Amino acid sequence: MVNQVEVKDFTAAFSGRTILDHISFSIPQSQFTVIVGENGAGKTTLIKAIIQTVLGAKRPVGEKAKAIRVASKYLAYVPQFRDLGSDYPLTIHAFVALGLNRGLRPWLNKKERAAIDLALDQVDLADLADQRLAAASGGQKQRAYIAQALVQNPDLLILDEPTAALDAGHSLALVKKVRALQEQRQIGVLWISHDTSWIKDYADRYLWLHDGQAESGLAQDLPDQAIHHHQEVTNV
Ligand SMILES: Nc1ncnc2c1ncn2[C@@H]1O[C@H](COP(=O)(O)OP(=O)(O)OP(=O)(O)O)[C@@H](O)[C@H]1O
Repeated sequence: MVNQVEVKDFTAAFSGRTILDHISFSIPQSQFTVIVGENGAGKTTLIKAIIQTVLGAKRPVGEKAKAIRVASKYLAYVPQFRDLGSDYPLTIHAFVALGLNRGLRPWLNKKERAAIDLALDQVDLADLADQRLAAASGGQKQRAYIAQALVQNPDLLILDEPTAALDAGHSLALVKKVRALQEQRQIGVLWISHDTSWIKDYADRYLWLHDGQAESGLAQDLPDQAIHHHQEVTNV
């Protein structure tokens, strides 16, 4: 099987401080992979480097990047934070449509409508499509962000802590939702998470960043140290 992501000997350092130190790992096609590691371990730095590889963008000087290869025609990214004011005017449907690349053309064609309907359906928002996004709950907003990322049929979906603002019940519901659509669409998912409680049950693989190193493997083999660390943090 061709790997979807291959990282060989990748280093990221900022102001002389090495964050990722010659790391190597690979992720096979169509896997649900969770990236774990304590604050500052380099999770966001790594996904930024992966995104930049796909976009062909220039990297910050701190990153040495020949080392990254990504087999992806279309990558979608759901960032951790969004600043949506309570007066944000768009409906959920219109917000999801923004994910389409249709230039200045104001109308939606049949294919685009179908893509929006499928995405809304897969995140359980079909019934709320005409509601304003600003009036949606935290969990509904997250699902709208994911639907917006899905409309262009990505083969790789990257999510940066999508459950950070959700309670335990809604977090698990979102995990299950994304797991289901990942299986339906047969796409790769890279999910940054501080909560490790669900990984063995719902993910295929883990990638653990610690002390500048990367360890990866099957989700069921997630090392205890990676789990314990996060439980300590949650209990504080
Ligand atoms: N552009 C940059 N310039 C300087 N330092 C940076 C830059 N980007 C990241 N860093 C530093 O690199 C380290 C890793 O940051 P990164 O955001 O990748 O960690 P993380 O694992 O995503 O953390 P968190 O869980 O807190 O989001 C941090 O110490 C951060 O301050």
